[in-house]
Amino acid sequence: MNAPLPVQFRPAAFADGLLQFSQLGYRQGNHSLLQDITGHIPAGSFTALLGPNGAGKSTLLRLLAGLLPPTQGDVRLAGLPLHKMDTPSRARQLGWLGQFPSHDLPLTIEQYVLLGRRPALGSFGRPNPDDLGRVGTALAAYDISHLAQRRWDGLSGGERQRAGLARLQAQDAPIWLLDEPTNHLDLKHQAQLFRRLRNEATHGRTVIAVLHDIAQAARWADQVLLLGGGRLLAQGQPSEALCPSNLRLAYDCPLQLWQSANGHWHASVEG
Ligand SMILES: Nc1ncnc2c1ncn2[C@@H]1O[C@H](COP(=O)(O)OP(=O)(O)OP(=O)(O)O)[C@@H](O)[C@H]1O
Repeated sequence: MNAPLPVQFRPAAFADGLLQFSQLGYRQGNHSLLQDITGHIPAGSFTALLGPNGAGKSTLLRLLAGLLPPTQGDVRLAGLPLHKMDTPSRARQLGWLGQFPSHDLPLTIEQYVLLGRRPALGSFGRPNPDDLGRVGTALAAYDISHLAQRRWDGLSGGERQRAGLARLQAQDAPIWLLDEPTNHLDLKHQAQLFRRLRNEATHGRTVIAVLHDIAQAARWADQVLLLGGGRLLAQGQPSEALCPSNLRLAYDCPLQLWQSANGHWHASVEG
């Protein structure tokens, strides 16, 4: 499903940065989680946020989604400060898939995926056939149509993750922010997801995902932001930003990233 994007978010109009952030920082009490993060996310691109555990990837993603207010600098969406947008406007532009899906929702999967239509419907709107059609398409896209009437709390981890992805798809926001979206997915569904994220970006969606798999990031993403210790160590095309020296700096281990004859990327830790 690739509905036309709002005119103002078409890739050509924001190739230099649909989301722009400058001198971004976030502190929690005396603890600085992120410092001096300056960069941009082009419209219609697939961006991977990479780095070791605790580097600040989820914190940065939450700042870019407007879920956390920066304590330094700002995030601009199409030139406007994100923190000045009200929640309903933000929800129409930014689709969010967090790392920890809720465990105890008293909903069927169909009802849960229909929550994705809430930003478009408003508080009192009732779903119309188009909304229900989008839900059906999203359930089918993630192979969970057969689970539509099952309760959320009776699903496996991978089934829940696919339901979360289906909700994001049904929401159909022009920007997707996903925190470790391959969590709990088997290899087939991981491969399907990467193809889908690539395809969405190719058709104009702006996709930002926190990933741990640097080989998959190198294969599918247009650009990476490599974080370490709360700082941005590199931003750019994967083949350049993920050079051996940057990888060693970020991960503090002898990490190898290479491309085989078929063009696929591979990663391993030596020794
Ligand atoms: N509410 C908080 N209060 C204090 N420290 C926090 C808080 N939330 C996160 N942190 C710390 O901030 C740092 C960055 O956390 P964050 O979740 O952004 O890292 P991450 O790169 O996404 O890590 P992971 O790969 O392990 O998910 C970590 O050291 C974490 O312990």
